[in-house]
Amino acid sequence: MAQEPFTVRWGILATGGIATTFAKDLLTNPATRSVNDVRHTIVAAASSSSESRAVEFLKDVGAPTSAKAYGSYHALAQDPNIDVVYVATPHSHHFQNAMLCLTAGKNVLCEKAFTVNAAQARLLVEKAKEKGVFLMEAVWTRYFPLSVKIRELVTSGKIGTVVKVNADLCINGSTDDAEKLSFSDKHRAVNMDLAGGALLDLGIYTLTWVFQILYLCQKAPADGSGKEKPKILAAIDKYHTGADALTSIICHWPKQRTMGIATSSWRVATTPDGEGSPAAGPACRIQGTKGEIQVFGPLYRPTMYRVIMFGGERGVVEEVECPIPKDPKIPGVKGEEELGWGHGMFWEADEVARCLRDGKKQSDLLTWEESIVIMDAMDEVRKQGDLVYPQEIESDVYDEKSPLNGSS
Ligand SMILES: NC(=O)C1=CN([C@@H]2O[C@H](COP(=O)(O)OP(=O)(O)OC[C@H]3O[C@@H](n4cnc5c(N)ncnc54)[C@H](OP(=O)(O)O)[C@@H]3O)[C@@H](O)[C@H]2O)C=CC1
Ligand SMILES: O=C1OC[C@@H](O)[C@H](O)[C@H]1O
Repeated sequence: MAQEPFTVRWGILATGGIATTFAKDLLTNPATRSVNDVRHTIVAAASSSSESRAVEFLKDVGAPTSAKAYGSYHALAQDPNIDVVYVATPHSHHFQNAMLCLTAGKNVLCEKAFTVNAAQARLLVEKAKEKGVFLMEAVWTRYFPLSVKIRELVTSGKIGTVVKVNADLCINGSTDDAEKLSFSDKHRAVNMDLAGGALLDLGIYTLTWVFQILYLCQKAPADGSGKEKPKILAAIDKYHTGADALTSIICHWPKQRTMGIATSSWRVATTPDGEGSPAAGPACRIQGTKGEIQVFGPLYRPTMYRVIMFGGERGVVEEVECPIPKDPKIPGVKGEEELGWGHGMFWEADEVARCLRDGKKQSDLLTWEESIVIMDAMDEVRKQGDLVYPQEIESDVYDEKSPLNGSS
């Protein structure tokens, strides 16, 4: 007899844009993506502004009517029916909010960028270890079947030895006024109080592509000394708010003799003609000694890759479309309701479910160690670019009563 799928009961902390998208993905039928070993339900949501906002959120995403609405993050963290909390606040809040939940003994999936700095990330990991709970940074792209396939191609040696990865993620917020972006200065993209800027918001994805190829796929030495970590060379150009609007990073692994170049900006576009079109060329090039893999679409949600070989097999040998499956029973985005819903965040949720089912405290595809190495790299980029956030959000002192945790 077929086994019942393992069901995860989610609590959603915050009710903004990505919380809505993620929650709707949780409620899609896993069979629409050919998954039948795990499934998800939402048992609670919390808003720092009011209980009524949480009620409205639960209704909007189509959560079961039994789901509880809380007007405080503290109350959510204490709910005994929640298996895992999804933290969906701005970067500035991740450390305090995730710590609130871990301290209460909750498993946590925390949005990217994991924290403001590496010291905060290390403390979250220590707390997860102390409490014996699961913790993962929500870099959804790593769990796309497209990413899994590309990592397989790289480790199989298909394109020879990978020497260089170029990854670009730019979203055009420019206006006719060269000094002004289209966002308000208060928007989390550029607001220093919310740890805004291209690096923490977009650069985390370009670094994800560099790291999932040149670090995750790196063979660890037999002497147990661990994988080589990169040296960082970076340049930052700031917006008038103080946040970075244009950031370039070179990650150099001298012993591997590899480099990753990661660029991100709010002032130009990687895909100027729209998300789905390949006309602008690849957003990521993974260059090996025998060929290369090109990734198309915005690097947080790529939907196509191409394998191009040199020598005997010369030319494009594979072009693979990887559409995001949709659940026809859940209305799609406004104006395209009939197309159904599916954004691609369900794959990371499935990974969380499998880790919880199997008693794992971290994901093999984004370990605590790798999240910290990436945060260390981002600290170094900010150091070289002289980008420091306000003390309240750079602080690594956990305070349950911090304003960042809202009122209790
Ligand atoms: N994986 C992905 O594709 C994406 C990830 N993200 C990440 O998700 C996180 C949230 O982004 P997004 O949903 O776009 O942001 P929003 O501004 O849409 O939502 C953030 C939510 O956080 C809560 N919040 C608490 N305090 C504050 C505050 N001082 N200012 C603003 N919001 C506050 C609010 O919910 P409430 O009042 O109900 O508590 C708010 O709705 C970020 O870390 C971002 O990097 C964002 C977009 C895409
Ligand atoms: O994670 C993200 O991906 C998409 C972007 O639009 C957004 O700013 C960012 O937070």
